[in-house]
Amino acid sequence: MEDDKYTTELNVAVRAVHMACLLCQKVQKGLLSSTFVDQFKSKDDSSPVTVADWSVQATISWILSETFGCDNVSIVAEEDVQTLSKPESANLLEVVVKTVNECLNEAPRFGLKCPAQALGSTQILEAISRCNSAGGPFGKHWVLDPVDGTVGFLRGSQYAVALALINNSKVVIGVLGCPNYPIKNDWLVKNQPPCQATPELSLTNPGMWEEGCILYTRRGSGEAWMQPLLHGNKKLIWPNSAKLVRVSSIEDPELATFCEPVEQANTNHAFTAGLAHNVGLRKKPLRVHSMVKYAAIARGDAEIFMKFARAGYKEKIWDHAAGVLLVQEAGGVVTDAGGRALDFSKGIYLEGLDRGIIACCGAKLHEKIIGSVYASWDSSNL
Ligand SMILES: Nc1ncnc2c1ncn2[C@@H]1O[C@H](COP(=O)(O)O)[C@@H](OP(=O)(O)O)[C@H]1O
Ligand SMILES: [Mg+2]
Repeated sequence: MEDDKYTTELNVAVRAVHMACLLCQKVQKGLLSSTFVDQFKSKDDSSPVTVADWSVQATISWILSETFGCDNVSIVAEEDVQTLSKPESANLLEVVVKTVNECLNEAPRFGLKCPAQALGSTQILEAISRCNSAGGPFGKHWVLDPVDGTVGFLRGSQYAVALALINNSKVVIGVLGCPNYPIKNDWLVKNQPPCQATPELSLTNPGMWEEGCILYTRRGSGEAWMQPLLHGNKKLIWPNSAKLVRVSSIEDPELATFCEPVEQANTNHAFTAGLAHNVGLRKKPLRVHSMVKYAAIARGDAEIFMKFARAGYKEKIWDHAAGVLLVQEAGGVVTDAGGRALDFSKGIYLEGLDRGIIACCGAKLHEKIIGSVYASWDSSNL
């Protein structure tokens, strides 16, 4: 039985993601101050990266390496140290070092070990670059997106800290920290922020910083759990008010809500609108940044998530691994647009992905959408 496996890994992963979520909340608050410019850079592909991305990667890398041993741990993660190592990034690096040390000092509160002494910049750069594993079909690989939906993070909207464990090509643990997603049912649907064209720092609802949740699951358990983020200086006492979550039981397309990325650059809104029409979905799409969309399906707040990236874009495993397992274990179905399982065995990319990704609360809605993709595809420009 896979049920009893990975207990230690899951336990450590949830605690580490919890710490990372609080780190992100703190950095997000700091972004409002005048130091903002020092905490945000553009990557070569002009996507943004912030102090939070590097700090979370360093923190989680350090915790996993300390717990399981540097030589035993393979981590596939989004960030590298190229930008951060440049002489002109000295200030940024200083902020990252401070942020990571402040976060790791709190480790005992979360039942984890903190460093014997503060980590220096070399150790922190090492921790970030240790996450350069290429993954692959054999063995265990941790998969980390330190801040998924950086654009949402910069807008004070939704973002996620995503950590998964793959063993011999299968995702076996999924942990999704959603610092701006309160536990309350329906919250996401009722609080959809207005769409903004460019990243900017305008917090949708600063009061919600104190809220947030972490979802986690283990392959084969048939269960997905949700814990609230801790407030103040409380100690994490496992299982920290965890409750089971389950996908929605809605099967009628007219009653179903579908989620998709906010950015038109990341998915084809026109194609999904056509698809939605053909399937009989009547509600407005719920546009949400990051893997919080998977969390919404796993929690039963929405029924469908669809993403159709432009031709040629290769989806990365860290953008999906944790979310896919959560939806599946909570009772849902996730495949590519051809109805095939996503393949996490080929390194950092989801190789062979057929057109797009479709996650549904149940098989009936899923079949309808897959059928409609075939019918709609020829008339689309994708
Ligand atoms: N051109 C593109 N097409 C599809 N996805 C893209 C993309 N460029 C970036 N992405 C991915 O989409 C993620 C954001 O998801 P969403 O659009 O659903 O909020 C980004 O994660 P990061 O923010 O971690 O880089 C990135 O990995
Ligand atoms: Mg991402």
